Amino acid sequence: MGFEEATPIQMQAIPLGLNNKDIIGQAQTGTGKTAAFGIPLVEKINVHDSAVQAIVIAPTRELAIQVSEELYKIGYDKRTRVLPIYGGQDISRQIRALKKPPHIIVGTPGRLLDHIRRNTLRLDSVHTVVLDEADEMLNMGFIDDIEHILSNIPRERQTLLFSATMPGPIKSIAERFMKNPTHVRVKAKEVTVPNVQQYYLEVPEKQKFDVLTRLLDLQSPELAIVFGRTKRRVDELSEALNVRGYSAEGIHGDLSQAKRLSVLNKFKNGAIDVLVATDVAARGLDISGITHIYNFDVPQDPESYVHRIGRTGRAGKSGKAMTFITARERGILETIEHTTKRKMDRMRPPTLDEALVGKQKMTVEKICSVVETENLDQYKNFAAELLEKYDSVPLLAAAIKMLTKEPDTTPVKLTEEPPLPMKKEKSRNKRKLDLKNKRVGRKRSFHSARSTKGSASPK
Ligand SMILES: Nc1ncnc2c1ncn2[C@@H]1O[C@H](COP(=O)(O)OP(=O)(O)OP(=O)(O)O)[C@@H](O)[C@H]1O
Ligand SMILES: [Mg+2]
Repeated sequence: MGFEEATPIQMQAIPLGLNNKDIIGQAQTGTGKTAAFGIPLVEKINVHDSAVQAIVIAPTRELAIQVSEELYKIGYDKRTRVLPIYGGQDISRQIRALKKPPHIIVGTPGRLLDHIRRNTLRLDSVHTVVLDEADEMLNMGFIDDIEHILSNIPRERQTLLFSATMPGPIKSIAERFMKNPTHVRVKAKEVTVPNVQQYYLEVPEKQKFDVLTRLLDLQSPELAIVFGRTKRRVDELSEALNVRGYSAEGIHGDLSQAKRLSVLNKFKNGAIDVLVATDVAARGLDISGITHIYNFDVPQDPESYVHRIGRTGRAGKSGKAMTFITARERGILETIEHTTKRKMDRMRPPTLDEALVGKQKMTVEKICSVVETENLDQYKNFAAELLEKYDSVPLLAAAIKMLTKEPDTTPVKLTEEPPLPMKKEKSRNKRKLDLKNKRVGRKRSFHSARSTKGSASPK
Protein backbone atom coordinates (compact mmCIF):
# COMPACT_ATOMS: atom_id res chain seq x y z
CA MET A 1 0.00 0.00 0.00
CA GLY A 2 3.05 2.22 -0.11
CA PHE A 3 3.20 2.84 3.63
CA GLU A 4 6.75 3.24 4.89
CA GLU A 5 6.28 3.18 8.62
CA ALA A 6 3.45 2.64 11.05
CA THR A 7 1.66 5.71 12.39
CA PRO A 8 1.69 6.12 16.21
CA ILE A 9 -1.80 4.66 16.68
CA GLN A 10 -0.85 1.70 14.48
CA MET A 11 2.33 1.16 16.45
CA GLN A 12 0.38 0.96 19.69
CA ALA A 13 -2.81 -0.76 18.60
CA ILE A 14 -1.57 -3.48 16.24
CA PRO A 15 0.31 -5.57 18.85
CA LEU A 16 -2.60 -5.31 21.29
CA GLY A 17 -5.03 -6.24 18.54
CA LEU A 18 -3.00 -9.31 17.66
CA ASN A 19 -3.03 -10.25 21.35
CA ASN A 20 -6.82 -10.35 21.34
CA LYS A 21 -7.12 -7.41 23.72
CA ASP A 22 -10.18 -5.20 23.70
CA ILE A 23 -9.14 -1.71 22.66
CA ILE A 24 -10.53 1.80 22.75
CA GLY A 25 -8.29 3.47 20.18
CA GLN A 26 -8.26 7.23 20.02
CA ALA A 27 -6.09 9.21 17.64
CA GLN A 28 -6.47 12.33 15.55
CA THR A 29 -8.33 12.35 12.25
CA GLY A 30 -6.42 11.06 9.26
CA THR A 31 -3.76 9.21 11.25
CA GLY A 32 -4.46 5.70 9.99
CA LYS A 33 -6.94 4.24 12.47
CA THR A 34 -8.46 2.05 9.77
CA ALA A 35 -5.24 0.08 9.29
CA ALA A 36 -4.66 0.18 13.07
CA PHE A 37 -7.65 -2.11 13.49
CA GLY A 38 -7.59 -3.52 9.97
CA ILE A 39 -4.13 -5.09 10.04
CA PRO A 40 -4.62 -7.24 13.17
CA LEU A 41 -8.17 -7.99 12.05
CA VAL A 42 -7.07 -9.39 8.71
CA GLU A 43 -4.20 -11.23 10.38
CA LYS A 44 -6.67 -13.10 12.58
CA ILE A 45 -8.88 -14.27 9.71
CA ASN A 46 -8.74 -17.94 8.79
CA VAL A 47 -9.32 -17.83 5.04
CA HIS A 48 -9.96 -21.58 4.92
CA ASP A 49 -13.02 -21.14 7.11
CA SER A 50 -15.90 -19.91 4.98
CA ALA A 51 -17.72 -18.06 7.74
CA VAL A 52 -18.15 -14.45 8.80
CA GLN A 53 -15.38 -13.98 11.36
CA ALA A 54 -15.34 -10.21 11.83
CA ILE A 55 -17.86 -7.40 11.72
CA VAL A 56 -16.97 -3.74 11.33
CA ILE A 57 -19.79 -1.30 11.99
CA ALA A 58 -19.66 2.24 10.60
CA PRO A 59 -22.16 5.10 10.90
CA THR A 60 -22.62 5.95 7.21
CA ARG A 61 -22.89 4.00 4.00
CA GLU A 62 -20.05 5.84 2.29
CA LEU A 63 -17.76 5.12 5.21
CA ALA A 64 -18.73 1.45 5.23
CA ILE A 65 -17.77 1.24 1.56
CA GLN A 66 -14.48 3.06 2.12
CA VAL A 67 -13.48 0.92 5.11
CA SER A 68 -14.35 -2.26 3.24
CA GLU A 69 -12.13 -1.13 0.34
CA GLU A 70 -9.23 -0.46 2.71
CA LEU A 71 -9.67 -3.88 4.39
CA TYR A 72 -9.85 -5.51 0.98
CA LYS A 73 -6.47 -3.96 0.12
CA ILE A 74 -4.94 -5.03 3.42
CA GLY A 75 -6.24 -8.58 3.00
CA TYR A 76 -5.61 -8.84 -0.73
CA ASP A 77 -2.54 -11.10 -0.63
CA LYS A 78 -4.23 -13.35 1.84
CA ARG A 79 -7.36 -13.53 -0.34
CA THR A 80 -9.58 -12.29 2.43
CA ARG A 81 -13.17 -11.79 1.32
CA VAL A 82 -14.70 -8.50 2.50
CA LEU A 83 -18.27 -7.41 1.86
CA PRO A 84 -19.86 -4.03 2.55
CA ILE A 85 -23.52 -4.20 3.57
CA TYR A 86 -25.49 -1.00 3.80
CA GLY A 87 -28.93 0.46 3.39
CA GLY A 88 -30.12 1.78 0.07
CA GLN A 89 -28.58 -1.16 -1.77
CA ASP A 90 -30.71 -3.99 -3.18
CA ILE A 91 -31.20 -6.42 -0.30
CA SER A 92 -31.71 -9.50 -2.46
CA ARG A 93 -28.32 -8.90 -4.03
CA GLN A 94 -26.82 -8.74 -0.54
CA ILE A 95 -28.61 -11.93 0.46
CA ARG A 96 -27.15 -13.71 -2.56
CA ALA A 97 -23.67 -12.40 -1.71
CA LEU A 98 -24.06 -13.62 1.87
CA LYS A 99 -24.79 -17.18 0.70
CA LYS A 100 -21.05 -17.59 0.27
CA PRO A 101 -20.11 -15.92 3.52
CA PRO A 102 -17.35 -13.31 3.32
CA HIS A 103 -14.71 -13.36 6.06
CA ILE A 104 -15.29 -9.75 7.03
CA ILE A 105 -18.45 -7.69 6.80
CA VAL A 106 -18.42 -3.92 7.00
CA GLY A 107 -21.90 -2.61 7.54
CA THR A 108 -24.18 0.13 8.72
CA PRO A 109 -26.29 -0.74 11.79
CA GLY A 110 -29.77 -0.67 10.24
CA ARG A 111 -28.96 -2.99 7.37
CA LEU A 112 -26.96 -5.38 9.56
CA LEU A 113 -29.96 -5.68 11.86
CA ASP A 114 -32.20 -6.25 8.91
CA HIS A 115 -30.10 -9.25 7.86
CA ILE A 116 -29.92 -10.56 11.42
CA ARG A 117 -33.73 -10.46 11.63
CA ARG A 118 -34.12 -12.19 8.28
CA ASN A 119 -31.63 -14.85 9.33
CA THR A 120 -29.55 -14.11 6.27
CA LEU A 121 -26.48 -13.25 8.33
CA ARG A 122 -25.02 -15.74 10.77
CA LEU A 123 -22.77 -14.30 13.42
CA ASP A 124 -21.86 -17.35 15.49
CA SER A 125 -18.32 -17.54 14.09
CA VAL A 126 -17.58 -13.88 14.66
CA HIS A 127 -14.54 -13.40 16.89
CA THR A 128 -13.86 -9.69 16.29
CA VAL A 129 -16.15 -6.67 16.28
CA VAL A 130 -15.02 -3.17 15.40
CA LEU A 131 -17.00 -0.01 15.93
CA ASP A 132 -15.44 2.61 13.69
CA GLU A 133 -16.41 6.13 14.80
CA ALA A 134 -17.29 4.41 18.07
CA ASP A 135 -18.51 7.50 19.93
CA GLU A 136 -20.98 8.21 17.13
CA MET A 137 -22.10 4.58 17.09
CA LEU A 138 -22.76 4.64 20.84
CA ASN A 139 -24.58 7.94 20.66
CA MET A 140 -28.33 8.37 21.07
CA GLY A 141 -29.21 7.60 17.48
CA PHE A 142 -27.45 4.26 17.21
CA ILE A 143 -27.09 2.75 20.68
CA ASP A 144 -30.16 0.51 20.55
CA ASP A 145 -29.17 -0.95 17.18
CA ILE A 146 -25.62 -1.57 18.35
CA GLU A 147 -26.79 -3.30 21.54
CA HIS A 148 -29.04 -5.48 19.46
CA ILE A 149 -26.29 -6.44 17.02
CA LEU A 150 -23.81 -7.17 19.81
CA SER A 151 -26.33 -9.39 21.56
CA ASN A 152 -26.20 -11.65 18.50
CA ILE A 153 -22.43 -12.01 18.56
CA PRO A 154 -20.68 -14.58 20.78
CA ARG A 155 -19.50 -13.17 24.12
CA GLU A 156 -16.08 -14.66 23.58
CA ARG A 157 -15.03 -11.99 21.18
CA GLN A 158 -12.61 -9.16 20.78
CA THR A 159 -14.21 -5.72 20.67
CA LEU A 160 -12.33 -2.80 19.13
CA LEU A 161 -13.53 0.80 19.30
CA PHE A 162 -11.92 3.55 17.28
CA SER A 163 -12.53 7.27 16.91
CA ALA A 164 -10.75 10.61 16.97
CA THR A 165 -13.10 11.68 19.77
CA MET A 166 -14.26 9.79 22.84
CA PRO A 167 -16.29 11.91 25.27
CA GLY A 168 -16.14 10.53 28.84
CA PRO A 169 -19.82 9.52 29.14
CA ILE A 170 -19.63 7.59 25.88
CA LYS A 171 -16.50 5.84 27.05
CA SER A 172 -18.42 4.59 30.11
CA ILE A 173 -21.14 3.17 27.88
CA ALA A 174 -18.49 1.56 25.71
CA GLU A 175 -16.92 -0.24 28.64
CA ARG A 176 -20.21 -2.04 29.26
CA PHE A 177 -19.68 -3.92 26.02
CA MET A 178 -16.01 -4.70 26.52
CA LYS A 179 -13.69 -6.85 28.58
CA ASN A 180 -10.95 -4.88 30.37
CA PRO A 181 -10.39 -2.56 27.46
CA THR A 182 -7.06 -0.82 27.01
CA HIS A 183 -7.54 2.84 26.17
CA VAL A 184 -4.87 3.49 23.58
CA ARG A 185 -4.48 7.19 23.27
CA VAL A 186 -1.82 8.74 21.19
CA LYS A 187 -0.23 11.48 23.21
CA ALA A 188 -1.22 14.55 21.33
CA LYS A 189 -1.62 17.91 22.97
CA GLU A 190 -4.52 18.76 20.76
CA VAL A 191 -7.52 16.80 19.59
CA THR A 192 -7.27 18.30 16.13
CA VAL A 193 -4.30 17.88 13.80
CA PRO A 194 -1.71 20.66 13.93
CA ASN A 195 -1.44 20.86 10.15
CA VAL A 196 -4.97 22.20 9.78
CA GLN A 197 -5.00 25.97 10.15
CA GLN A 198 -8.19 26.90 11.95
CA TYR A 199 -10.02 30.19 11.50
CA TYR A 200 -13.36 31.64 12.50
CA LEU A 201 -15.20 34.49 10.84
CA GLU A 202 -17.90 36.46 12.53
CA VAL A 203 -20.52 37.00 9.85
CA PRO A 204 -24.17 38.07 10.08
CA GLU A 205 -26.46 35.32 8.78
CA LYS A 206 -27.50 37.38 5.75
CA GLN A 207 -23.93 37.93 4.60
CA LYS A 208 -22.66 34.39 5.00
CA PHE A 209 -23.16 33.37 1.41
CA ASP A 210 -21.34 36.37 -0.07
CA VAL A 211 -18.49 35.78 2.34
CA LEU A 212 -18.36 32.11 1.34
CA THR A 213 -18.08 32.86 -2.38
CA ARG A 214 -15.44 35.54 -1.76
CA LEU A 215 -13.44 33.04 0.26
CA LEU A 216 -13.74 30.47 -2.51
CA ASP A 217 -12.49 33.10 -4.98
CA LEU A 218 -9.67 34.25 -2.76
CA GLN A 219 -8.48 30.85 -1.56
CA SER A 220 -9.23 28.85 -4.73
CA PRO A 221 -9.29 25.44 -3.03
CA GLU A 222 -8.41 22.32 -4.95
CA LEU A 223 -11.35 20.48 -3.37
CA ALA A 224 -13.54 21.95 -0.63
CA ILE A 225 -16.37 20.78 1.61
CA VAL A 226 -19.00 23.27 2.74
CA PHE A 227 -20.90 21.95 5.75
CA GLY A 228 -24.49 23.07 6.29
CA ARG A 229 -26.74 22.28 9.21
CA THR A 230 -29.76 20.74 7.50
CA LYS A 231 -30.69 18.92 4.33
CA ARG A 232 -32.66 21.90 3.06
CA ARG A 233 -29.67 24.11 3.76
CA VAL A 234 -27.43 21.80 1.74
CA ASP A 235 -29.85 21.79 -1.21
CA GLU A 236 -30.17 25.57 -1.19
CA LEU A 237 -26.45 26.16 -0.80
CA SER A 238 -25.43 23.88 -3.65
CA GLU A 239 -28.03 25.45 -5.91
CA ALA A 240 -26.90 28.94 -4.96
CA LEU A 241 -23.25 28.05 -5.59
CA ASN A 242 -24.15 26.81 -9.06
CA VAL A 243 -26.03 30.04 -9.77
CA ARG A 244 -22.78 31.88 -9.08
CA GLY A 245 -20.81 29.62 -11.35
CA TYR A 246 -19.14 27.18 -8.96
CA SER A 247 -19.24 23.48 -9.66
CA ALA A 248 -20.88 22.20 -6.51
CA GLU A 249 -23.20 19.37 -5.53
CA GLY A 250 -24.84 18.40 -2.29
CA ILE A 251 -24.89 15.20 -0.27
CA HIS A 252 -27.29 14.34 2.55
CA GLY A 253 -29.40 11.52 3.88
CA ASP A 254 -32.54 12.22 1.84
CA LEU A 255 -30.88 11.54 -1.49
CA SER A 256 -31.05 8.13 -3.11
CA GLN A 257 -28.03 5.96 -2.46
CA ALA A 258 -27.16 5.99 -6.15
CA LYS A 259 -27.14 9.79 -6.09
CA ARG A 260 -25.05 9.92 -2.91
CA LEU A 261 -22.43 7.69 -4.43
CA SER A 262 -22.36 9.48 -7.76
CA VAL A 263 -21.92 12.87 -6.08
CA LEU A 264 -19.11 11.54 -3.91
CA ASN A 265 -17.39 9.95 -6.90
CA LYS A 266 -17.61 13.15 -8.92
CA PHE A 267 -16.03 14.96 -6.01
CA LYS A 268 -13.23 12.40 -5.71
CA ASN A 269 -12.52 12.63 -9.45
CA GLY A 270 -12.50 16.42 -9.36
CA ALA A 271 -15.57 16.66 -11.66
CA ILE A 272 -17.00 18.96 -8.98
CA ASP A 273 -14.83 21.21 -6.80
CA VAL A 274 -17.18 21.84 -3.93
CA LEU A 275 -19.08 19.24 -1.95
CA VAL A 276 -21.90 20.71 0.13
CA ALA A 277 -22.76 18.33 2.94
CA THR A 278 -24.56 17.70 6.17
CA ASP A 279 -22.71 15.87 8.94
CA VAL A 280 -23.32 12.70 6.92
CA ALA A 281 -19.92 13.46 5.36
CA ALA A 282 -18.26 14.60 8.59
CA ARG A 283 -16.85 11.30 9.78
CA GLY A 284 -14.14 9.06 8.46
CA LEU A 285 -14.19 9.93 4.77
CA ASP A 286 -10.69 9.91 3.33
CA ILE A 287 -10.56 11.88 0.09
CA SER A 288 -7.24 13.20 -1.10
CA GLY A 289 -7.08 16.74 -2.43
CA ILE A 290 -9.46 18.31 0.08
CA THR A 291 -7.65 21.51 0.99
CA HIS A 292 -10.41 23.63 2.53
CA ILE A 293 -13.32 23.06 4.90
CA TYR A 294 -15.99 25.71 5.32
CA ASN A 295 -18.33 25.39 8.28
CA PHE A 296 -21.03 27.56 6.75
CA ASP A 297 -23.14 26.71 9.78
CA VAL A 298 -21.33 26.24 13.05
CA PRO A 299 -21.24 22.54 14.04
CA GLN A 300 -23.73 21.31 16.61
CA ASP A 301 -21.11 19.99 19.01
CA PRO A 302 -17.34 20.05 19.43
CA GLU A 303 -16.99 16.45 18.23
CA SER A 304 -18.70 17.29 14.97
CA TYR A 305 -16.25 20.18 14.55
CA VAL A 306 -13.25 17.91 15.06
CA HIS A 307 -14.47 15.39 12.49
CA ARG A 308 -15.61 17.95 9.91
CA ILE A 309 -12.29 19.78 9.81
CA GLY A 310 -10.53 16.40 9.88
CA ARG A 311 -11.59 15.81 6.27
CA THR A 312 -8.55 17.92 5.38
CA GLY A 313 -4.99 17.76 6.67
CA ARG A 314 -4.86 13.96 6.42
CA ALA A 315 -1.81 11.72 6.47
CA GLY A 316 0.52 14.65 7.09
CA LYS A 317 -0.91 16.98 4.43
CA SER A 318 -1.96 20.52 5.31
CA GLY A 319 -5.36 22.16 5.15
CA LYS A 320 -7.43 25.15 6.19
CA ALA A 321 -10.74 25.25 8.06
CA MET A 322 -13.00 28.31 8.20
CA THR A 323 -15.92 28.39 10.63
CA PHE A 324 -18.67 31.01 10.30
CA ILE A 325 -20.35 32.20 13.45
CA THR A 326 -23.04 34.78 13.96
CA ALA A 327 -22.77 37.16 16.93
CA ARG A 328 -25.12 35.00 18.98
CA GLU A 329 -23.05 31.89 18.39
CA ARG A 330 -19.87 33.15 20.08
CA GLY A 331 -20.47 30.88 23.07
CA ILE A 332 -20.41 27.86 20.80
CA LEU A 333 -17.03 28.89 19.47
CA GLU A 334 -15.71 28.97 23.03
CA THR A 335 -17.12 25.52 23.75
CA ILE A 336 -15.41 24.13 20.68
CA GLU A 337 -12.11 25.79 21.53
CA HIS A 338 -12.35 24.50 25.09
CA THR A 339 -12.79 20.92 23.85
CA THR A 340 -10.10 21.07 21.18
CA LYS A 341 -7.74 22.98 23.49
CA ARG A 342 -6.87 25.19 20.61
CA LYS A 343 -7.81 28.74 19.68
CA MET A 344 -9.00 29.49 16.20
CA ASP A 345 -7.55 32.58 14.57
CA ARG A 346 -9.97 35.31 13.67
CA MET A 347 -10.22 35.94 9.96
CA ARG A 348 -11.67 39.12 8.55
CA PRO A 349 -14.28 38.44 5.83
CA PRO A 350 -12.64 39.32 2.52
CA THR A 351 -13.90 42.27 0.49
CA LEU A 352 -15.10 42.01 -3.07
CA ASP A 353 -11.82 43.59 -4.22
CA GLU A 354 -9.80 40.96 -2.41
CA ALA A 355 -11.92 38.27 -4.05
CA LEU A 356 -11.13 39.82 -7.42
CA VAL A 357 -7.42 39.77 -6.60
CA GLY A 358 -7.78 36.08 -5.77
CA LYS A 359 -9.34 35.42 -9.15
CA GLN A 360 -6.67 37.45 -10.93
CA LYS A 361 -3.93 35.48 -9.21
CA MET A 362 -5.47 32.29 -10.54
CA THR A 363 -5.33 33.67 -14.08
CA VAL A 364 -1.73 34.77 -13.64
CA GLU A 365 -0.80 31.30 -12.40
CA LYS A 366 -2.46 29.75 -15.43
CA ILE A 367 -0.62 32.11 -17.80
CA CYS A 368 2.70 31.32 -16.13
CA SER A 369 2.15 27.59 -16.42
CA VAL A 370 1.20 27.91 -20.11
CA VAL A 371 4.34 30.00 -20.76
CA GLU A 372 6.46 27.37 -19.06
CA THR A 373 4.91 24.21 -20.41
CA GLU A 374 3.22 24.76 -23.76
CA ASN A 375 4.37 25.23 -27.32
CA LEU A 376 3.35 28.78 -28.29
CA ASP A 377 4.98 28.99 -31.73
CA GLN A 378 1.68 29.42 -33.53
CA TYR A 379 0.77 32.38 -31.34
CA LYS A 380 4.02 34.30 -31.40
CA ASN A 381 3.40 36.20 -34.66
CA PHE A 382 0.28 37.85 -33.28
CA ALA A 383 2.05 38.59 -30.04
CA ALA A 384 4.87 40.36 -31.91
CA GLU A 385 2.39 42.36 -33.99
CA LEU A 386 0.47 43.46 -30.91
CA LEU A 387 3.67 44.50 -29.17
CA GLU A 388 4.47 46.86 -32.03
CA LYS A 389 1.14 48.57 -31.48
CA TYR A 390 0.82 48.61 -27.66
CA ASP A 391 2.96 48.63 -24.56
CA SER A 392 3.36 45.23 -22.98
CA VAL A 393 1.67 46.17 -19.69
CA PRO A 394 -1.75 47.24 -21.06
CA LEU A 395 -1.61 44.31 -23.44
CA LEU A 396 -1.10 41.75 -20.72
CA ALA A 397 -3.61 43.51 -18.45
CA ALA A 398 -6.24 43.12 -21.18
CA ALA A 399 -5.45 39.44 -21.53
CA ILE A 400 -5.65 38.92 -17.77
CA LYS A 401 -8.95 40.79 -17.62
CA MET A 402 -10.44 38.66 -20.35
CA LEU A 403 -9.30 35.42 -18.75
CA THR A 404 -10.41 36.33 -15.25
CA LYS A 405 -13.85 35.24 -14.19
CA GLU A 406 -14.79 38.23 -12.07
CA PRO A 407 -16.54 37.50 -8.75
CA ASP A 408 -20.19 36.88 -9.38
CA THR A 409 -22.67 38.73 -7.16
CA THR A 410 -25.90 37.36 -8.61
CA PRO A 411 -28.47 37.51 -5.81
CA VAL A 412 -29.43 34.11 -4.43
CA LYS A 413 -32.15 32.92 -2.09
CA LEU A 414 -31.24 31.11 1.10
CA THR A 415 -33.68 30.36 3.90
CA GLU A 416 -32.24 31.73 7.12
CA GLU A 417 -31.16 29.24 9.76
CA PRO A 418 -31.90 30.26 13.33
CA PRO A 419 -28.74 30.49 15.46
CA LEU A 420 -28.01 27.37 17.47
CA PRO A 421 -29.86 27.35 20.78
CA MET A 422 -27.75 28.44 23.73
CA LYS A 423 -28.48 29.41 27.34
CA LYS A 424 -32.19 30.34 27.42
CA GLU A 425 -33.20 28.00 24.68
CA LYS A 426 -31.03 25.36 26.25
CA SER A 427 -32.95 25.33 29.50
CA ARG A 428 -36.18 25.02 27.60
CA ASN A 429 -34.91 21.93 25.87
CA LYS A 430 -33.00 20.72 28.86
CA ARG A 431 -35.61 18.47 30.39
CA LYS A 432 -36.22 16.62 27.18
CA LEU A 433 -32.50 16.27 26.67
CA ASP A 434 -31.86 15.15 30.24
CA LEU A 435 -34.34 12.36 29.82
CA LYS A 436 -32.52 11.16 26.72
CA ASN A 437 -29.16 11.49 28.39
CA LYS A 438 -30.29 9.41 31.30
CA ARG A 439 -31.04 6.59 28.94
CA VAL A 440 -27.63 6.61 27.32
CA GLY A 441 -25.62 8.41 29.98
CA ARG A 442 -24.52 11.04 27.52
CA LYS A 443 -23.97 14.63 28.57
CA ARG A 444 -23.74 17.14 25.80
CA SER A 445 -22.25 20.54 26.19
CA PHE A 446 -25.00 21.97 24.11
CA HIS A 447 -28.14 20.76 22.53
CA SER A 448 -28.06 18.69 19.42
CA ALA A 449 -31.34 17.54 18.01
CA ARG A 450 -30.69 14.57 15.79
CA SER A 451 -33.59 15.35 13.57
CA THR A 452 -32.04 18.63 12.47
CA LYS A 453 -28.51 17.37 12.35
CA GLY A 454 -28.84 16.56 8.70
CA SER A 455 -28.82 13.06 10.08
CA ALA A 456 -25.78 10.89 9.98
CA SER A 457 -28.20 8.02 10.10
CA PRO A 458 -27.71 5.50 7.36
CA LYS A 459 -31.38 4.64 7.36
N1 LIG B 1 1.35 3.95 7.94
C1 LIG B 1 0.87 4.78 7.05
N2 LIG B 1 1.67 5.53 6.27
C2 LIG B 1 1.16 6.39 5.36
N3 LIG B 1 -0.14 6.58 5.12
C3 LIG B 1 -1.00 5.87 5.87
C4 LIG B 1 -0.55 4.93 6.85
N4 LIG B 1 -1.63 4.37 7.42
C5 LIG B 1 -2.71 4.92 6.83
N5 LIG B 1 -2.35 5.79 5.88
C6 LIG B 1 -3.24 6.60 5.02
O1 LIG B 1 -3.68 7.73 5.76
C7 LIG B 1 -4.98 8.12 5.35
C8 LIG B 1 -5.87 8.29 6.57
O2 LIG B 1 -6.12 7.05 7.17
P1 LIG B 1 -7.52 6.69 7.88
O3 LIG B 1 -8.65 7.00 6.97
O4 LIG B 1 -7.40 5.31 8.40
O5 LIG B 1 -7.51 7.75 9.07
P2 LIG B 1 -8.40 7.77 10.40
O6 LIG B 1 -7.45 7.88 11.54
O7 LIG B 1 -9.35 6.64 10.38
O8 LIG B 1 -9.15 9.16 10.24
P3 LIG B 1 -10.67 9.57 10.70
O9 LIG B 1 -10.61 9.88 12.17
O10 LIG B 1 -10.96 10.79 9.90
O11 LIG B 1 -11.54 8.42 10.38
C9 LIG B 1 -5.47 7.05 4.41
O12 LIG B 1 -5.38 7.53 3.08
C10 LIG B 1 -4.54 5.88 4.65
O13 LIG B 1 -4.40 5.06 3.52
MG1 LIG C 1 -11.37 6.47 10.24
